[in-house]
Amino acid sequence: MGSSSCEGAVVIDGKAIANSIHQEIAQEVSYLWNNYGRVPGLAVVIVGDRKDSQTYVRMKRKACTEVGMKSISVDLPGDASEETILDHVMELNADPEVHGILVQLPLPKHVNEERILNAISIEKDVDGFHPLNIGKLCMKGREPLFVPCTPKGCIELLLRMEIPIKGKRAVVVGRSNIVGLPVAMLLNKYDATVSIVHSSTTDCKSLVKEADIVIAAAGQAEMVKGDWIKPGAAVIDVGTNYVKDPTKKSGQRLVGDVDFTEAKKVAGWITPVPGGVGPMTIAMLLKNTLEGAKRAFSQPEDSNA
Ligand SMILES: Nc1nc2c(c(=O)[nH]1)N[C@@H](CN(C=O)c1ccc(C(=O)N[C@@H](CCC(=O)O)C(=O)O)cc1)CN2
Repeated sequence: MGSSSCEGAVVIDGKAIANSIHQEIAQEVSYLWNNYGRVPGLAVVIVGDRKDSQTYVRMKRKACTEVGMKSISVDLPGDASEETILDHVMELNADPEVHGILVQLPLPKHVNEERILNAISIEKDVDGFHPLNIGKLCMKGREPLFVPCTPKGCIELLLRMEIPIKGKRAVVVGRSNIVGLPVAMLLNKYDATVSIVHSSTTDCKSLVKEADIVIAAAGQAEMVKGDWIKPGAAVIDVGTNYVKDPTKKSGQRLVGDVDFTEAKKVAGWITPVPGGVGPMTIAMLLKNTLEGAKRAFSQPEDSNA
């Protein structure tokens, strides 16, 4: 389970791996209900009606109820003020039935994203974007309460596929706050030797070609070509780019940041898009919420304990 290979690389089935994680989580939720009479609660806040964000939020809420967690929805209009969003975050911070708070990104342009993310209680920061959680991710010997979901999903795929990380050369393509930077920090915690390449890097190709592990998170459709890949490398594709495709009913098709057809011939392992890292993002969100709830349930001062 979790992979297939006809020719070339082993294709990592992120959807199957995510499904088995959902089952593991559902069992733990049921244990919590039977022993504590409580279930983890996840609040997902969305501001505006971006189609992609609506889709991701729907998927998160559905997954949350499917594993037996409580889903709390806050849907705000696109012109909601920063103060209104902050008021909702404060209310969720104080709610003992909420163990995880996620504000879907990106937020509308008039909202100061940093101010909103900083307001989320670090104990409920299931996205792991609070500066204290990110700061600890960057420090030796410090453990954040939560690790961002997509980076955590990338590592979980490597671990479950038994792909070695320690002592390996890893190259992260892209340096976003959501994926590139935290995944680089996480790989470093797992003792890989990590480089980050970005828009100002002069020769991305030759750096990527040295990597045993490639994490492609540049946000550019099929940017990483087959001849960039070292034979046998593990290629984890985080990209979600919609490209025009007149053969599809919708007129578009989802592709990653890696040229899958080419790279599959060279790599040792590769994730597809869709069906690779995307489903793991949601599985890790559930995992973070479960961890947050377990921490809360084990605290004597927790008002519902
Ligand atoms: N607050 C956050 N906002 C955003 C995050 C995040 O981690 N926290 N990440 C991204 C988008 N994202 C989750 O929100 C996300 C992206 C993709 C998928 C996914 O399962 N994709 C499927 C394909 C779905 C489709 O057909 O469109 C796949 O790859 O198989 C899940 C979550 C931005 N915002």
